[in-house]
Amino acid sequence: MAPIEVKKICCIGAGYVGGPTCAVIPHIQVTIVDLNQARIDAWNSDELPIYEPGLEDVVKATRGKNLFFSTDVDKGIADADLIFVSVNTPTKKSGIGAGFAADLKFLQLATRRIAEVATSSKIVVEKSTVPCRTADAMRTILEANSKPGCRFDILSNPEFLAEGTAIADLFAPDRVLIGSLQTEEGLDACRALSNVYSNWVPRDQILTVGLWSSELSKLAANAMLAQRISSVNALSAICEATGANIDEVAYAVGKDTRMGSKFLKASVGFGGSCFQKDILNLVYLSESLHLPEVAKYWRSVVELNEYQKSRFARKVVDTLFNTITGKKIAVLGWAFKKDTGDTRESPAITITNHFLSEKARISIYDPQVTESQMWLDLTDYGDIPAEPIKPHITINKTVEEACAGAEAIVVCTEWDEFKTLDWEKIYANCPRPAFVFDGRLILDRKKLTDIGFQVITIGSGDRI
Ligand SMILES: NC(=O)c1ccc[n+]([C@@H]2O[C@H](COP(=O)([O-])OP(=O)(O)OC[C@H]3O[C@@H](n4cnc5c(N)ncnc54)[C@H](O)[C@@H]3O)[C@@H](O)[C@H]2O)c1
Ligand SMILES: O=c1ccn([C@@H]2O[C@H](COP(=O)(O)OP(=O)(O)O[C@H]3O[C@H](CO)[C@@H](O)[C@H](O)[C@H]3O)[C@@H](O)[C@H]2O)c(=O)[nH]1
Repeated sequence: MAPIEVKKICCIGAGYVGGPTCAVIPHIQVTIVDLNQARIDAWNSDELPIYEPGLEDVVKATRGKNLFFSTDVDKGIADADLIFVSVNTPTKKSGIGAGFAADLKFLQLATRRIAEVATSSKIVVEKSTVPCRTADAMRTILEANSKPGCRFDILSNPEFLAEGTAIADLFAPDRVLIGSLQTEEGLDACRALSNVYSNWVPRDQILTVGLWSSELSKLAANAMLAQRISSVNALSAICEATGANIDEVAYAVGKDTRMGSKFLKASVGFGGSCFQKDILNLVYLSESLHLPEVAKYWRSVVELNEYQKSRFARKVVDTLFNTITGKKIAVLGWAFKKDTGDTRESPAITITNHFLSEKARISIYDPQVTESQMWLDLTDYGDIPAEPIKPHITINKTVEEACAGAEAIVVCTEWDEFKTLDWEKIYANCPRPAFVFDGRLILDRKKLTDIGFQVITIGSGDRI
């Protein structure tokens, strides 16, 4: 049989994954489709819907040439030989598995649409992060609805990009993972997708495995990355109680080549749309498989993360003489990490909610997050009334405004610009004692202490 050549790609879902992932594919025609008109309009404009370093240049270079954005989902599907399904798979909010299981309704709707619209054979690629064996359900939906002469081969091709470094990650990935059935047709489909990636990824970095291993590897990778952060955050609490310094401990531990130095930065806790969701997904999977001890182990990674966020918020209250009621607190950083405008599961939201429950006055600054997004987060997308919160919240355009008159400055996101602020000027405008809480270990503690600040850092005792 002649190898399948992919000439046209469709990607369903123009989000944080679909957009950047497809924008880096050279030569081959790629159409990214989405039901969200505003999102597609933004992708077709000068104001892209997401902030990601390097993304604008890549999109400008390819848009209208081999890269297209459209709301015409059916045409995108009909024209393509290969379809990436890159829709959101959030944690279920109600029903069986609520709070743990992945909500696969968007994935299933997209799959059903492919079956209904396709009049020729397609390779369907799971790009979304999904529970193990989701490809089975997709195959059942596709085969039950397909037209004569149409065959569907399903591949798993999880995405490992991290926000803030997505473009660099996509151009030079540590690995590309492709899972397929080990049948002749499955392996053919796998070769076709490998050939797409081999346009820019070295062959030996394209890993081909079985479908279920591929699906599980994505959950495993995120769980193990998050587990490192929870481990280092657990140690940070011990450091604070003993006078050890978590940066020094992490450095010493990470020097062991069996361990490696990455993902050992203590913090206010991990955020982002993936880690918590994917671990809870793994917890649910473990429970469904009657493996309660395994479920408990992974659940503890999320529980420790919750503990770290509330521990940090409590430390602010304790340090400000046990009350922050009516006091101005500056929250620096709202995004879940630097170099992104994404706020999903951002620790800054949880920490601010703690401050709100203590009736503090909170001033927020973030260089990339819009005011409207902050209000969506503060009201849990309309579930919490805004009126009672409004008198307690100010959103500022500059750090200086946010910090003026603040009794505590709380760094929640590790934006580089916070390292080089005019801290002397900020200090001059703060009441005494002036407290800085460094939740990301990015500030020069000695310099700030010399200026006069009382600096409280995650993972280190009072001594410097
Ligand atoms: N965000 C990340 O950094 C990241 C990294 C790796 C993997 N993932 C995974 O990739 C998937 C997508 O994540 P994301 O962050 O891009 O989500 P997102 O919410 O930013 O984008 C998903 C898009 O899919 C669209 N969509 C939903 N159903 C649709 C349908 N039936 N037809 C057409 N469009 C539809 C939505 O309108 C939305 O624009 C998730 O499973 C996530 O876990 C995310
Ligand atoms: O040492 C560290 C590293 C990260 N973080 C925090 O952990 C969260 C997640 O960071 P990161 O993993 O860099 O960003 P994500 O975009 O969430 O990427 C993760 O989630 C994606 C979605 O599944 C995967 O594709 C990526 O491989 C995986 O790194 C952020 O709040 C970070 O501030 C720490 O606190 N300490």
